[in-house]
Amino acid sequence: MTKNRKTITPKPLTSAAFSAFGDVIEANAEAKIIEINDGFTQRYHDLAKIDVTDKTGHPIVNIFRSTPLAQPIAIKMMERHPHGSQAFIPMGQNPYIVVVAPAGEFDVDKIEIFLANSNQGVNYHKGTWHHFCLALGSESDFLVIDRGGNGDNCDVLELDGSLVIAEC
Ligand SMILES: NC(=O)N[C@@H](O)C(=O)O
Ligand code: NI
Repeated sequence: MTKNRKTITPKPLTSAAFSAFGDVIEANAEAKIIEINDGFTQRYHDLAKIDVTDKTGHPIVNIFRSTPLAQPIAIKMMERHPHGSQAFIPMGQNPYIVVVAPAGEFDVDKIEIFLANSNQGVNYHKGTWHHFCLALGSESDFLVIDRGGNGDNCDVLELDGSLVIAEC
């Protein structure tokens, strides 16, 4: 039986639109800017809630080297980290796609899809449902800050792939 395929066009990533899911990490006017280093540096201060100490967890810093999936991308999984936040900060110049749904009971109808530019990082708040990292263009490195420690910190859901991301 053919699935009733639904295509969603990613929308631009903004702090306001993403606020239900986490933080957008970017140097913009909304951030608190502190002049430091004799005025030679602008500090965009305290941009994301790194929340990784549940169950004696600790922060870890990683690099994820992601290979783009063939487009159009069908959403076949979502995952969440019940004990910690997870931040992705692009290290290159490629855009990428962010697929999220609110924490709590998963609802496929509440999936939202964003197109992020290379100047924007995202920090998924604890429990936010998300797809794994979706690079665009070419192999892309992301600096990832998330939780190290005991306990199972990754719940994974399989989806039927009927939700498809419009090519971008
Ligand atoms: N599993 C893992 O380390 N990464 C995922 O959590 C992800 O969001 O990419
Ligand atoms: Ni994750």
